[in-house]
Amino acid sequence: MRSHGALSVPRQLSRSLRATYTSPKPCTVRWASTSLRPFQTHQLPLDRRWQQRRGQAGAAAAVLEQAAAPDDLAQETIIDNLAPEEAQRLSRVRNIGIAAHIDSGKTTVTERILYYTGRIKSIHEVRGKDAVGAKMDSMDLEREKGITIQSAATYCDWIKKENGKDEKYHINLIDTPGHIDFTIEVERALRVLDGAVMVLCAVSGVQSQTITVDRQMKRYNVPRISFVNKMDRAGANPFKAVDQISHKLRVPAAAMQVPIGVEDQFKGVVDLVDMKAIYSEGLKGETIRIADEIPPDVQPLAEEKRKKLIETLADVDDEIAEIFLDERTPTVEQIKAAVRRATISLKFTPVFMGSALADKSVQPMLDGVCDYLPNPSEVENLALDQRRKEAPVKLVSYNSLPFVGLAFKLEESNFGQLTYIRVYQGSLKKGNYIFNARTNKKVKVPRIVRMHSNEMEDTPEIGAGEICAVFGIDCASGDTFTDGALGYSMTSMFVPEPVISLSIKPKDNKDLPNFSKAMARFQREDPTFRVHVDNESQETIISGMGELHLDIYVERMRREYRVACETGQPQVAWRETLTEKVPFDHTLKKQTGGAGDFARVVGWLEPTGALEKNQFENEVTGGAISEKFIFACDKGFQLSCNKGPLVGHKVLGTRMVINDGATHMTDSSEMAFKTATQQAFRKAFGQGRPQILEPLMKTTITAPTEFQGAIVGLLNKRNAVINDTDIGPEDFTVYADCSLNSMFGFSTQLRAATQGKGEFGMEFSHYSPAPMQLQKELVAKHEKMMADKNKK
Ligand SMILES: Nc1nc2c(ncn2[C@@H]2O[C@H](COP(=O)(O)OP(=O)(O)OP(=O)(O)O)[C@@H](O)[C@H]2O)c(=O)[nH]1
Repeated sequence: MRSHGALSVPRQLSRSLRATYTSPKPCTVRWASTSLRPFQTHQLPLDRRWQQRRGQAGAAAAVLEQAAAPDDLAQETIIDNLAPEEAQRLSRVRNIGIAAHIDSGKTTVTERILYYTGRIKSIHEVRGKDAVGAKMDSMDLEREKGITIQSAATYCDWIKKENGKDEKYHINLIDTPGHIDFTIEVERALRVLDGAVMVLCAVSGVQSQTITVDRQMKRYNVPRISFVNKMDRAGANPFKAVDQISHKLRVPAAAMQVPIGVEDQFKGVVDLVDMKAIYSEGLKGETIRIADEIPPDVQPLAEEKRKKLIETLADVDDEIAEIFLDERTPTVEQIKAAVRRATISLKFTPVFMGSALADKSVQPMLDGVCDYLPNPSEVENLALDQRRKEAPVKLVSYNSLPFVGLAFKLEESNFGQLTYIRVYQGSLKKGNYIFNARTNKKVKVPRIVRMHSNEMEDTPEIGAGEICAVFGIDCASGDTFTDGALGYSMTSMFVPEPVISLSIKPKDNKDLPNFSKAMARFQREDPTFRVHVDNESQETIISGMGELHLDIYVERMRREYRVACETGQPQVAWRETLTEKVPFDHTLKKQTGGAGDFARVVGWLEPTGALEKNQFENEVTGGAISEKFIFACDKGFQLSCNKGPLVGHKVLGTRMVINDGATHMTDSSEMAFKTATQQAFRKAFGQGRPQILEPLMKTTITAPTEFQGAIVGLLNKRNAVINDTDIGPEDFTVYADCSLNSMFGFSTQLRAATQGKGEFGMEFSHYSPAPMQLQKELVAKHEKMMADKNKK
């Protein structure tokens, strides 16, 4: 739950542009207002502990009280009035993520950032000849495959020249994977970061996975700057990328620079705000030379693109709009301020360009991070106050306020569980006690570290607005921690449902203990990786986001736990549901000498209306079934939903209501009610016109325009629903809903149909009824399997 303050109310010049830009949520918060009520006029009910705290830290408590006030005091005013030193500290902090399509160069860019900020002493390439690998790809598997699997956190200090002075910015940075199968890593990073650098390839521009990353950034309202990488490649065209960001992603964008030289002659850039040439020199591009003189052959392009930058800003920013209408030229300061305002309020993305591999023009992008991405106090983060009916409260990144943090990622290390925490308010100190808002448990913080990829550096304290990792805390990913006095909790991140599963077992039974240990660890670390044992086949089934996701875990099991595994064929995670309401009146009665079994359950089974969580409702009046037995009925219902009657997959969108029943004095038991409910469920479900559902995937395919016919043909064969098509001068993009089941082997066929030039990305969208014929086949196959099993 967060949004960005709009610093001014935009008056758009271009209505059409505004209409096409679909920001996920409108900005809801306005910042600094001078007409705010003075502090003392707020009188909130305070609990006793709170009053004590107020006594100890009067000013800070008043701030929090203000922050929690329903009529919301603007944060900027708090900063102005109370703690200039806190405001100063925060203004120099940036929490950013690097996210992009596969292979666009995120890790290579991050390696340069670490080198130029002095965090690492030498540069190592992804799949480089020295076989060392990039710092942020610390896992052997990542280095071998040249892909990022886990997001990695680090921090560095960037010294930026401002008005002739050196200003130090502290940057917490997370490098995320590009492959959709590891999407949870991007989700949780974006949940806790204040801004992002979206990296694009100068040749390919916006690619299928860029569209997914864009969706994720919009989901968490994360402002971004864009970096067009690989300017050294043949066919590099940064302006195509700028155009595609505006049109395909519908985020108004403009180049902040133009290149000096192209492809292998690429030397540097012209900064369109200052109108100065920036050259990267030295062995590794570590020396930045700024020249007032722009090369004459670049001058006309620079002037044209500067005009375009101002025009685009005029469309999204009031102040520039006015200057533009008056036919005046905005000053450098006015342009910079407008870019910052528009970026932070999610109306614009400034586009930088360079080549990480060729060590060119990465530092100006780092300056852009400091200039245009928000500091922690400029992002509104909300928590829900449990003591006040979950009323939203603003968190203020002050060290002096009570602590609130979010555990966003868990990782097993040699020293125990490592919990990554974003501190939103207050500070986290080694040796202090903190409370888990979900479990209400108090835990001591034994050790705090700052992460530098797989290395860690101990620190006694972490301030508000920062990211750290903590040892020895037992919690789940997404848990909120507070100092105990505040009843706050924060919303967690979006966890997509796994869509693919396969059976797995160790080749050798002696490896079972290690196998179980690995499964437990992987599940704890990754909420999109699930494990369960199928009751009938007794097989262990793992589920995840795609074949690569599961393959990587099988491989990690072999490498990290020395367990070689056998796996079954990947299976789609089908779901079952019913479509009609069915009443039931079912009695379980068994008399086999001695105590018998008796339970009668009456009620109905019905669709919930949406394909959402299953629901159990107790409408029994007059005590026909006691509470204890109702609990057993609920359990029976949940068990039935875990394994549907049609093909043994999970049930979705089904409600069971029990409104009557009967109990026997001696023969009724919890077991009898549980079994009676399961039997009633099975019978009623079969009569409620049940259906098998299949996962539909939001699929994006990009390829050169000449292959459009071939790709549409491939999609038609798969009964895909084409939702939209974007045709550019050279390539086109198709947006379609495809059933996951029909997409097995698609990458090979796409490669064959497009001479290897097409690419696609998939993201789970929703469940939808599978074609009738397929449903029949699946049911027949399941029945045969059950019959074979019974024969044995
Ligand atoms: N020509 C050229 N190649 C580059 C540049 N930056 C990165 N590469 C190459 O592109 C490939 C992918 O780079 P990575 O940094 O691993 O990309 P990534 O986006 O982190 O990859 P994933 O995390 O696996 O999605 C590597 O072979 C890099 O050497 C660049 O500026 N120019």
